[in-house]
Amino acid sequence: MDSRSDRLHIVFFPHMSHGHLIPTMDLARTFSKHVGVKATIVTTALNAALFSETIERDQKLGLDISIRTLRFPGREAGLPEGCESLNSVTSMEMGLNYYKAIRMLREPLAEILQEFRPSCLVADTMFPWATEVASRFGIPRLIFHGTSLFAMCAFFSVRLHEPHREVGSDHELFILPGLPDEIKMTRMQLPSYVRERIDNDLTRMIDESVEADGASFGVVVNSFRELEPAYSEHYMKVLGRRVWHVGPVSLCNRSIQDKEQRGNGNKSSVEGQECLEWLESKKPDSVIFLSFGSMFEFSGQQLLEIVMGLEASGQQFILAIRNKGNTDGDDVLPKGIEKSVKEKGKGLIVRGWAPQVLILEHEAVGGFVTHCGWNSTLEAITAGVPMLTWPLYAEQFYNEKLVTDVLRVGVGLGAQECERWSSERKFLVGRKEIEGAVLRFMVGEEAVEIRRRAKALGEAARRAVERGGSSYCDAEALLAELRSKLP
Ligand SMILES: O=c1ccn([C@@H]2O[C@H](COP(=O)(O)OP(=O)(O)O[C@H]3O[C@H](CO)[C@@H](O)[C@H](O)[C@H]3O)[C@@H](O)[C@H]2O)c(=O)[nH]1
Repeated sequence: MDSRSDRLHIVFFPHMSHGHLIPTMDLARTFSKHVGVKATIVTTALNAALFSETIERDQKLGLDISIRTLRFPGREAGLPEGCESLNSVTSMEMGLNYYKAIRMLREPLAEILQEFRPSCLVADTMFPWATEVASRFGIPRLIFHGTSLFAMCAFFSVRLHEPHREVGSDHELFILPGLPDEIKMTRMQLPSYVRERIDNDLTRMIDESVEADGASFGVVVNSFRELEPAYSEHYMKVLGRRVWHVGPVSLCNRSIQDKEQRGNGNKSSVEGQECLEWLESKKPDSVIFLSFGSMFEFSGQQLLEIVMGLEASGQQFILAIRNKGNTDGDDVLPKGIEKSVKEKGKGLIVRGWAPQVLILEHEAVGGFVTHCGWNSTLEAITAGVPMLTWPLYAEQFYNEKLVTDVLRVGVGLGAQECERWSSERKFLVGRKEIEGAVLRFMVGEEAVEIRRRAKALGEAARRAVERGGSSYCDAEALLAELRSKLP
C-alpha cells in the first residue's frame, strides 16, 4: 500500500559527532528504502555537507530523502567558528560549551516540526528535550542511542544498583547486578561521569535522557534480534521500554562509492584507495586492521609502542589513526616511520579517513583491533571479523564485555582504565603486551574458534536486514504502527 494518505514522514535529528551522524544517516536511508516513507534529516550545514552527495545519489535512485539545515548556536555558547561537532572539540571545557550549544537547539527544532508536522521524530538520546518538543505537536518521539542494548542494560544496572560503591578499590571486580549473564567490571572501567558524579551540562543531559527514555514512544537500535536477545528482552521487560531493532544499518551502503565516502565528506581518500589495493595482494585472514573511531588521538609515545609491537609480532597490518601529525608536541610519530613501515611491506599507517567498512569486508582482513565504539564493533560483527578489544572511554568497556564475554567473538587486549575524555592521551599499553596479544589473537589456537563464531554471526547480521529478516520485519512493524496513528 502506498497511497498519499498512508505516507509516513519521519524526521531524523542526529547528534553532531561522526559516531552518531554516520549511523543516523544510515538509519534514515534504511527507512527511506521502505515503501511509502519520506525521510528528512535535520542537521547543521557543516555536518550536512559530509553526506550531501550520498543523499543526492539516493534521490536519483528515487528515494524520498533530504536534508534540512538549522543554524548551530556555537558562538552563543562560547565555541570557536566552525565548531559544529563533538569531533572538533579538543578539551573538556569546550565539550561543556558544546553541550550548552546543543541545548539551544530546542526551539529551532520546534519550528521545523511545526512546519513539517511529520508522523514521527527519531532524535538522538543526547536531545532529551526532543520528547517534549515532539509532544507539543502530538508527534511520537523515538530515541536513537547509537550503542548496543547490552551497554544500555549495563548502564542501567550500574545506575540503579551502584555496585562500584560497594568495592574497596578502583581495581576490585564487582558483578553488574540483574543482568542475564555474570558480567564483572572494575570501577576504573566505568565511564568517568559514573565514577565521579560531577554536576555539569553533560551529567544533567544524561539524567534527562534517562527520563526521556521512559517518556518516549520507544527506542530504535542499531542491532539485530539474533545478536543480543537476552539483553533485548531485559531492556524491554525489566526496564519496560519498547524496542525496534533495525540494524546493522551500515548494510544500507550497497555501492562501493557509498562505502568509500561514508563519513568522509563526499570524498574517497587516496590513502584509503592505497589500503584497498595493498589488501588485494594479501592472503585471506592474514592482515590485522587497527582503528579507534572518529575521535580518539593517541599520544606519539603510545603510537610508537603500537607500531613497534605490531612489527615485532611479524603480522601484516593497517593502522588507522586520527592524529594529524602536522603539529608540534607529542602527537607525532618519529620522522620517517610511516615510510619505513611501508617499505618493509608489512604494514600501512593511514592518517586520513580509512574506508573502514570496505577494509573490514575485505577477505584479507582476519582481525580488528578496536576501541569498541558501537559502530565499529557492529561493523566488525557484520563483516565476520574477530576483535582484539582496546576500549578507551565512554561506554566502550561495556561493549567490550559483550564482545569478549557474551558473544565470544573477540579477546581483550588488557585495557584497564576508562579515559575521562576522548582526547585525553595517556600512555596505555606497551609494545611487548601488544606483540603478545596480536600473536595470540592472529595465530593462536583460540583464534580458530573465535573466527568460526565471528563468521557465523556475520552471516546472521546480513540475513537480518534482507527482506523477511528480523531487522527488516521490525522496521516494517514500526512503520505499520506509525501508519495506524495517522489521522
Ligand atoms: O578512519 C575512519 C574512522 C572511523 N570510521 C567510521 O566512523 C565510525 C566511528 O564510530 P564508532 O566506532 O562508534 O566510534 P566513535 O567515533 O568513537 O563513536 C562514538 O559514538 C559511538 C556511538 O554512540 C560510541 O559507541 C562510542 O563510544 C563513541 O566514542 C564508524 O562507522 C567507522 O566505520 C571510518 O569509516 N574511518
